[in-house]
Amino acid sequence: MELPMNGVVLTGLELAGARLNLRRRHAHPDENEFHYRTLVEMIPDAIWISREGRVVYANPAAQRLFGAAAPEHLVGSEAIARVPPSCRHAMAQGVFADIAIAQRQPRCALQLQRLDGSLVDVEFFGCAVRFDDADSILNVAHDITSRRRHEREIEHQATHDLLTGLPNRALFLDRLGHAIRRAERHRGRLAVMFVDLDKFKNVNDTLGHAAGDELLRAISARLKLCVRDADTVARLGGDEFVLLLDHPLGDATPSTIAERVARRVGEPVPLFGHEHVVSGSIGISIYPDDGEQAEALLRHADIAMYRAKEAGRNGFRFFTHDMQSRLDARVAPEQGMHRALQRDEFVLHFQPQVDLRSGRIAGMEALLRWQSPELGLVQPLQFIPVAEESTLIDEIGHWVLDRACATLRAWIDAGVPVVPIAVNVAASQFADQALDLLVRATLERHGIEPRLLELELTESLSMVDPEASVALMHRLKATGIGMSIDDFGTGYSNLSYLKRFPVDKLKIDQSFTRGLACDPEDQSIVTAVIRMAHSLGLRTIAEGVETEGQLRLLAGQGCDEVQGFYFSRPLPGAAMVALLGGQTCMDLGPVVRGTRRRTVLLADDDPASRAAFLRLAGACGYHVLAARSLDDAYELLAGHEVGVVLAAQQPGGDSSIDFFRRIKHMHPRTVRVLLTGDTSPGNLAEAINKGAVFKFAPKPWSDDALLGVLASAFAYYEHF
Ligand SMILES: Nc1nc2c(ncn2[C@@H]2O[C@H](COP(=O)(O)O[C@H]3[C@@H](O)[C@H](n4cnc5c(=O)[nH]c(N)nc54)O[C@@H]3COP(=O)(O)O)[C@@H](O)[C@H]2O)c(=O)[nH]1
Repeated sequence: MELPMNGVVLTGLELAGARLNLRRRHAHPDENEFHYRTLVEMIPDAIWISREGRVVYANPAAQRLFGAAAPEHLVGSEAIARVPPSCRHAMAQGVFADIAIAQRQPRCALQLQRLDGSLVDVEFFGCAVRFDDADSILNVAHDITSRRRHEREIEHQATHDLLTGLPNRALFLDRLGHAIRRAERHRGRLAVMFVDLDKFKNVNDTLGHAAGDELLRAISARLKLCVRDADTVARLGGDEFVLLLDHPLGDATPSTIAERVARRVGEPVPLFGHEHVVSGSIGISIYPDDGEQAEALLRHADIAMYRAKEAGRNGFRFFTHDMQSRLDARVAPEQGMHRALQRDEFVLHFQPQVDLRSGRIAGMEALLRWQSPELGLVQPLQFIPVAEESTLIDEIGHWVLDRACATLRAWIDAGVPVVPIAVNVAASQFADQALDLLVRATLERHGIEPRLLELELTESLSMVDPEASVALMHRLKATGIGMSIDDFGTGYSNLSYLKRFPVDKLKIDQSFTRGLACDPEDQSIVTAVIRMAHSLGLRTIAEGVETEGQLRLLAGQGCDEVQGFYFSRPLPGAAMVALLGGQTCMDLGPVVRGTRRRTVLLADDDPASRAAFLRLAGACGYHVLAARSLDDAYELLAGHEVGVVLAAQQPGGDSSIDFFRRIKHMHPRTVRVLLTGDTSPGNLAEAINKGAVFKFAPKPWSDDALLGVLASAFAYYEHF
């Protein structure tokens, strides 16, 4: 047997790299034969020798490689049968032709066929040898199945998306490039379809990333069902998918496929026990009309997708060259805002909202500013409208909501006496039916009580789809937050819906406030809005209050709260903290001077309570009288026009009840408030029956609660 060897090294394919027809010079021929056979049979690589197309020898490794019962079972079989048809040409050309020409002993990677028909990857070497004194072919194969599997895995990872298993951007562009060349040759057409899920970020934010991943997997499976096997569905990243429709014709026009995609994407997806509905915005570009290069077609489909989003989402648009020009004009400011979000250049300012009865800061509105390194402090009217034209407003809106709650958390932790914060909600944010989940998740993330958050919704946005708005508002209300209708009076809302909106407040638009002092029509509108709100059980807040006159008129109409430069411009966080920490009430002097003075009388024999009450109510603009005894209280009532009287209930006695019974006859308009340590139903019922008490306040009291009681008692006094 003549085998290739160099006399020393005979491992694996190195055997195949040895020189041919070498013999050990000094050994006996039989001894050589024995050694060589032993070596060949021990070698882990498959070796078989063929002659005239038939196998004449196979070693045990070949038996294992081909799955034969014994090496002899391979002998006599057709050698080429072990090479699958797809590799025969390469083998014949690459291996035998080379050997015949140059004795170069090349290697090649190919697949061999096992006896059971399965394929095995090998590195193959073949060359001409003398065997049994006849010209033969030596075949050596090294099993590289596991290496190839590993290589294929690496290749797959580099070209596919890990989460969905779909081709990634690189593979998509590669396939698109090939498809373009094919289409070029055959004058064909193809379509690129960009699919972006609407509001996908909300799913991650509200239901968590595991739910987001599940949704993406479900959508990718559905997209594959929308196209033919020859087409490609890829995921570019995030919630962006792209489809390559090769030669779309007949029933499969891009429009019909886009409709199919929109329908499939919109079917409910079960996510951890709940059905979730998403929609997709789709942009389409066509080869060759919209571009002749892969990158251009993809970019144009992306632009068209943005137009679909702007047009209200959940639809599709074909690219037009006009879209490109509009985009160019808009891209600069949009890019600036993108960067602003990334670089954290947005800041919130805060404007106090003042209770008109007590002067207390009852809330604050969070107002966005852009602290641009290049442009300085940019006001929202300069960038919010641009953001509203794109999806950026949603990201910005999320940022504002998150930052408002984070700010409250920081202030609470620092011991600042916080008040509810009002956040503006843009129309497109409100179009997202999962807004309630986002709000809930944000509150929870920062550990904020829902009563400390208010959403300002504009009248027009709530009317886009009134039924859906009502449903969403109820879900928002159920979270425990407050809600107001902003810019009230500027839209054309259907008033019958207003009573179905579970809002707490109407915010009178500043255009009406501006005209209050000089325009009778504005005055009538403000009066009507305040009356209507009150009759629906809603509070009112007027924005844009700048002058004493406006303040006095609003107070006279019974407006509940005001916001405007008269009290304070929007303030940076630190200044707002100082305002909240430094004083509980704003100066309502002109209101008090211009309207009736609010006189309150406290009858309490406890000097500490009297002193605390004088401080609290005095600081809020009330004219405060304090009596040590009920006899003193009668004297004071006789000498002043007292709107509200508070009397502390004595333990075990009902002298204060008797006091109230008497003054009910002597001063019927004066509102009576009982301060009591016994708030049991029995005691309160007796006080009502005997003393005609209007309200109760617990004693000891909390400042906020007592000021609230005072405000509503005076509202009653002034109304009747
Ligand atoms: N979607 C979001 N919109 C926002 C956000 N932050 C602000 N905005 C909206 O931008 C518009 C302009 O806001 P801004 O320049 O901050 O103006 C507010 C106040 O500064 C201004 N104001 C308050 N008092 C007075 C006053 O006495 N005079 C006067 N001329 N202007 C005053 O009014 C604006 C408050 O508006 P409103 O929200 O309607 O209460 C404005 O439409 C903002 O809504 C945001 O985060 N998201």
